[in-house]
Amino acid sequence: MTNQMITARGLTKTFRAKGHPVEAVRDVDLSVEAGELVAFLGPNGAGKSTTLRMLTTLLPPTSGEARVAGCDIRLDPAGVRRRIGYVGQGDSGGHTQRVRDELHAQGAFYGMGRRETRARAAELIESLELGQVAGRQVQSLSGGQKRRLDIALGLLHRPELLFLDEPSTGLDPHSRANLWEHIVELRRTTGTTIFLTTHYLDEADELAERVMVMDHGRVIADDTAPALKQQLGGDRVALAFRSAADAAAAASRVGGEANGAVVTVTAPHGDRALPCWIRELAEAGLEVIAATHRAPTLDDVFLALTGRSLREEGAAPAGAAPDAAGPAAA
Ligand SMILES: Nc1ncnc2c1ncn2[C@@H]1O[C@H](COP(=O)(O)OP(=O)(O)OP(=O)(O)O)[C@@H](O)[C@H]1O
Repeated sequence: MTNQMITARGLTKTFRAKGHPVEAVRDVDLSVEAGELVAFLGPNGAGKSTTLRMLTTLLPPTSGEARVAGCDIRLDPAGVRRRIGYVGQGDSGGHTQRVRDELHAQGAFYGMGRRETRARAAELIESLELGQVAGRQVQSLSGGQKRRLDIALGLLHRPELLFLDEPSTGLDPHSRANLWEHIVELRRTTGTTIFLTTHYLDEADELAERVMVMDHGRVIADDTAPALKQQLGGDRVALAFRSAADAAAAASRVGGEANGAVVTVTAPHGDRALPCWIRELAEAGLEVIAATHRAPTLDDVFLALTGRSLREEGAAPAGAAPDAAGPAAA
């Protein structure tokens, strides 16, 4: 039997804003097994934080039910809170408290003994590489150091399950990569289940074992990143021609879609198909002047599901796929 860390059925949250209902989360079912690292992905306003806030008992659902770390969120919210760690979007900046003292205060908050708290704080300071700043005021830390402190605070009472709401937002690429190294290492060494939200497709793709995509309050995809990408039917190939007329003629031959003088095609082994297409098209008098090939991304998955690009934060129409930027010179 699998050990479920989170199960939710029909989870729904409707807010009222200026007298109108806002359906932030609609009938969400989800399950996370113990030890999994799951990324919750979606554009601004998709309902990710609201879902997290319901699962962490910060917000009561309008309807639906969930069990988190073995406790019912409605019947035993205190039990849920004891067993989980939660790091929200707000940062820990502005505190004059020193890093080590902040961790000690958190231990007292959880009712941990002094000796246990000190030992645990020292352990986390070391594993999250906060040793050099442990005596500094929180307000003097860099963005990456603050996020690592937030995570240490969330882990102090050794929760079985850690929720992180956009842990890497606002960090520079180096700090993001560093933070992720710590998250992955923590998971590896402690087996803590991690459920996090992110806007970054590359993070979810590379590092999460499972990706849940949310849009307009619903979970619209839930699988491993490779499986989600495989469902798209293959690689993206773009071919550029001298004219739109050539592109239109070529599109019908290769089964692609013309957009101006560029044709985009989806094919299982696009890299192998590309030289054949170039040859065939040349024989038909259609010269390919540039070509690109790339593997599908999670953004392609989102685009296929919603007609919008997540990279553009929902702003780009379906036609403006990354391919349409035009291929590089062959
Ligand atoms: N307290 C509230 N009152 C009214 N509407 C709210 C409230 N909290 C959230 N919403 C709305 O619910 C929807 C979902 O918001 P939520 O913060 O869960 O999205 P999100 O996916 O976490 O977005 P982001 O990535 O920007 O954090 C949005 O339309 C938001 O404006």
